[in-house]
Amino acid sequence: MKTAEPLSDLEHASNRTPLLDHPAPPPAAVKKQSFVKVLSSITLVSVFFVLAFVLIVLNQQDSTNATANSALPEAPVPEKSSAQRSQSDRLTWERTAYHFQPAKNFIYDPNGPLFHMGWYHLFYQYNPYAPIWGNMSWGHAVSKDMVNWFELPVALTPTEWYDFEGVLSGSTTVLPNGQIFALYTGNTNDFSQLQCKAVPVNTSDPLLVKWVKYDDNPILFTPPGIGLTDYRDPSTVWTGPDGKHRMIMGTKINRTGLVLVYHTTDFTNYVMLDEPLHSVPDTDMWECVDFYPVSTINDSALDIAAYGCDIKHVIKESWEGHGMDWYSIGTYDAMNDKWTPDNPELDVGIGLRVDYGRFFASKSLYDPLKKRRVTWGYVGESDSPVQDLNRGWATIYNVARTIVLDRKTGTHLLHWPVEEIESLRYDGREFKEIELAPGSIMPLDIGPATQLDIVATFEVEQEMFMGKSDTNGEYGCTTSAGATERGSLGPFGIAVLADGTLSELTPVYFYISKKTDGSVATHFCTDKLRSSLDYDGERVVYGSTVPVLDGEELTMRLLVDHSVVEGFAMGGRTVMTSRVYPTKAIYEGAKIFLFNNATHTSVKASLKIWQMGSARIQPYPF
Ligand SMILES: OC[C@H]1O[C@@](CO)(OC[C@@]2(O[C@H]3O[C@H](CO)[C@@H](O)[C@H](O)[C@H]3O)O[C@H](CO)[C@@H](O)[C@@H]2O)[C@@H](O)[C@@H]1O
Repeated sequence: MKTAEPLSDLEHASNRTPLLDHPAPPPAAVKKQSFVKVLSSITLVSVFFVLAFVLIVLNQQDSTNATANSALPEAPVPEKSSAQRSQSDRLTWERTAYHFQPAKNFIYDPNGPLFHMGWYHLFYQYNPYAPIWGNMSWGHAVSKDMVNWFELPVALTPTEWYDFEGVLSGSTTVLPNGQIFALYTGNTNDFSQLQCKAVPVNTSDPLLVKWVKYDDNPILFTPPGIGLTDYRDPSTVWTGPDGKHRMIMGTKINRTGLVLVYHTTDFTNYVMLDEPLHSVPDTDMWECVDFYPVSTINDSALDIAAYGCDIKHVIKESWEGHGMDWYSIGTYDAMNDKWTPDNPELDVGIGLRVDYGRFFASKSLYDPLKKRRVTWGYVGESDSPVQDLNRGWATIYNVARTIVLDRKTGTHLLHWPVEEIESLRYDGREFKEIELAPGSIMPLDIGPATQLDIVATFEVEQEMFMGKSDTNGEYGCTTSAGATERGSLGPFGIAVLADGTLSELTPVYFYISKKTDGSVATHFCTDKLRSSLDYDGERVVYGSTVPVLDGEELTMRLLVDHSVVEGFAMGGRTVMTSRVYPTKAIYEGAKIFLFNNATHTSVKASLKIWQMGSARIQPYPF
């Protein structure tokens, strides 16, 4: 067992970081344990055990205190320092290495992913001319593995009166006979939203390079009672058990968000049903609605048309202007085209979010090759828009995530990075059963720390917990003061993209709160309050609760890739994506730390950490 160094000598509650003011000898870093290597030096082992013994004693002394000192400096407003890198270095570093982003300019909603002749196709809202929203077109990229991508020529651009102000979001459909078509929203020359159709010129081209718009566009005009700018993002078309083909679209009436249902017999003419599939008051405009079945009996994903017993249906909507994707699990009655949530308290837009950080406009694909459902959303920038211009690019996509029903809770979906991303892992290191006393922090000696895949398990002293009387049932990540707000049972977790002095850090952590009735809630949070010494428009704490069932250990996975950190708790029950813009914790200045800032509870952490290689994203070599 290894023991973290208690930082009882750390000062806090000062605007300057204690570590900067009082440069203490560097804490003993945990030595790396290669999976294949063993320690060869007996001397090293002896020194280690002596040190470990001293640290255990220190920790024990420390945890007998009523409240150990904070592991993390509390200063919320950092100062500039000479260790900060130049702006140009920083902007270069911010470009991600294994998240999808084109070479330059601006991407937005994922559109119409499809699988065709061995290739995954991703279309996306794209401004080919500038790193800001505008000239919305359908960019196009293909991949064999959802990790490495070839960029193709832009598939659809604004050329006609009905899409002059943008070829907006939509979907593609692959019919059983091999026919393929796209439905998209045209933003007209007077900014009304109409629905349009396009088809690939040659479906025997595996790359589907050329697309052509339908001669009789637009195929749908705004129905009466719907605002001209509240009518967009048509879905994939699917066939119900009655043989009728359906398409859905999101809209709003007053502040009620809803899903319109259309029937079609020829995939070009669509007739709207009188009743919506579902609506929820006060949830405003539903953008980019997604609708798909999930199995209640296994993790095999289902094609959009699947229907019957052992199947639930999910509605996902993107709340206009809020930047949040919401989902709800329920039952679809195809005969009446009605959907009902399993739990009205977890209805669309008021219950569960796909991701509690920066993530929006997601769109899923049923992958017939691997029989899984995969989703992408866009992860926008959160620093100054001026930096978008300076970087020459803006917005990235999350690593593709599989979606399955969490059959243990029955209430949540599990969103998890596709297995292919693991092909980029190398130099794996393992840290076993690291004891973290209350108020302790420990650097992990892993070498470079800007492209990582981290899998961690935390064991909490339960007896300690049950004995404590403090209750903080009102706790919430987003209303808390972040990782410096301390309770008996949290926060504890991993600080990524931290510099050696902790003047910049992004802690991702669990916090367990106890309610007055004795029940317990586990929170999964990301503290962005001190991620950057520079401006961040989102100097906030993200997060939400995550269900932890009896007997389950607390687990998290983090994907760190330069300016993005994706966090997955409990196998993907709660997920959070953050953009971060450190000024010092970059290049070789980036480190990671394990910490336990709880006041009374010790935590044991075990981790596997891999370096991550870079994905290949390049123009297709025609
Ligand atoms: O790219 C259009 C698609 O994006 C979606 C969801 O992300 O709608 C976003 C929306 O707003 C954008 O355009 C605004 C300018 O009109 C701009 O101010 C805003 O920052 C952008 O997000 O795009 C449409 C059309 O402009 C507007 O109604 C939306 O609020 C998706 O619904 C669109 O298909």
